[in-house]
Amino acid sequence: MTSQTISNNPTPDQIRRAPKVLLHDHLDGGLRPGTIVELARATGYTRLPETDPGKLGVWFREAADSGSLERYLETFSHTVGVMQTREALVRVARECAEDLAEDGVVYAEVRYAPEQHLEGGLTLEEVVEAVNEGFREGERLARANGHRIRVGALLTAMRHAARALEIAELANRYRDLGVVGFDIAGAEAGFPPTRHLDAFEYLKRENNHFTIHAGEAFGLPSIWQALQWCGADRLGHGVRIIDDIQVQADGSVKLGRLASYVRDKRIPLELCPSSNLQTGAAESYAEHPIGLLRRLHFRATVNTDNRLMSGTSMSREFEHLVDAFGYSLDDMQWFSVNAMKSAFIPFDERLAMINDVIKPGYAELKSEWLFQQTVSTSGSVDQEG
Ligand SMILES: O=c1[nH]cnc2c1ncn2[C@H]1C[C@H](O)[C@@H](CO)O1
Ligand SMILES: [Zn+2]
Repeated sequence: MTSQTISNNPTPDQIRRAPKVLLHDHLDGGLRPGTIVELARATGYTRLPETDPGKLGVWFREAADSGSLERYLETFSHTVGVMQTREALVRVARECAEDLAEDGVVYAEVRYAPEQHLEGGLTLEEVVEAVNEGFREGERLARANGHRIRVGALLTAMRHAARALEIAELANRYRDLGVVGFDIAGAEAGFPPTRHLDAFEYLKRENNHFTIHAGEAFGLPSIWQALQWCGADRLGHGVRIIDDIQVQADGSVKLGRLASYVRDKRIPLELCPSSNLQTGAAESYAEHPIGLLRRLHFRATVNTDNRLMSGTSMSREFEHLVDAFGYSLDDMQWFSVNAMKSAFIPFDERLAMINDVIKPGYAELKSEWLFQQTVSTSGSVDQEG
């Protein structure tokens, strides 16, 4: 007799092969340490804290492990520092697409702030074109290696600066040319999203899409502003929505008005578990609000935020969640479909990704057990009676 005795939890290898969708990943937070060292040498950047790639990778993880978003963000001076030339941007973007594809990501929206890459004399347009070129090269190389991936860019404006409208206009100009939307990032406390209302209103008039980092280092007021004043399509993190959800002693759950709105309107939450542990937004994977948010059927998605600073990947994020919550391939599919539904590309493309790439990918993985030869079929059956 054959039965499904195999554990319901996916193995690390299955997690890696499962089609994954990534909505929240920073280009300047995902460089390979070896690339940083080489680019520093090539561009004359002398401020790296370590020049051995292994040690540099550890340095980023430890420095980002600070418990504060502000100190976490300080580590970006070194990655941004080596991303000031066209060649560097093309390379970093190409490697980003290749690394994500290698990890089983089939669709990614990768963000960066063009205004941070002008120190070498590039224009905003040259920055965007270099990154787009890198993504296209990375997609081609990935395909040559047997991986299919599509990467769209999100242009980020820094919330402490005053260039949001200009960057929103840039995002609009490069729409359908590799840029799929807009974002604001940077320190949250003291820099509410309403500072950049003009940019959001402009994008809405243009029927364009945007997400806002909100509810990461600052709580409900930031989420409320992002949604009700700025009109964000998605929330970058949004993890602090948990502050508006009460779990009673008997296990029943009560949602406040804002949490209800977020769930009822299917507002996508770009959750980034490892990053939250480092900035102090969550205590442990097991205590991360994603467990409850998934149970309550919020539009929750799983993301990396900064692969370098967190020493992570999409697969690793899922490995942590499988360990913490016992997630199955069905849960992984649920998160992946949620993310694909929430992407900023056209509806027909999202649907085709879900029906023709994601679901068949999970179906194949889920049916593997049927073909595993765990029982010997070569012996004879005892005949009785
Ligand atoms: O998790 C984050 N919260 C707020 N800002 C962030 C986070 N991760 C990266 N950033 C900032 C630093 C980068 O230089 C910038 C653009 O990617 O976005
Ligand atoms: Zn982020």
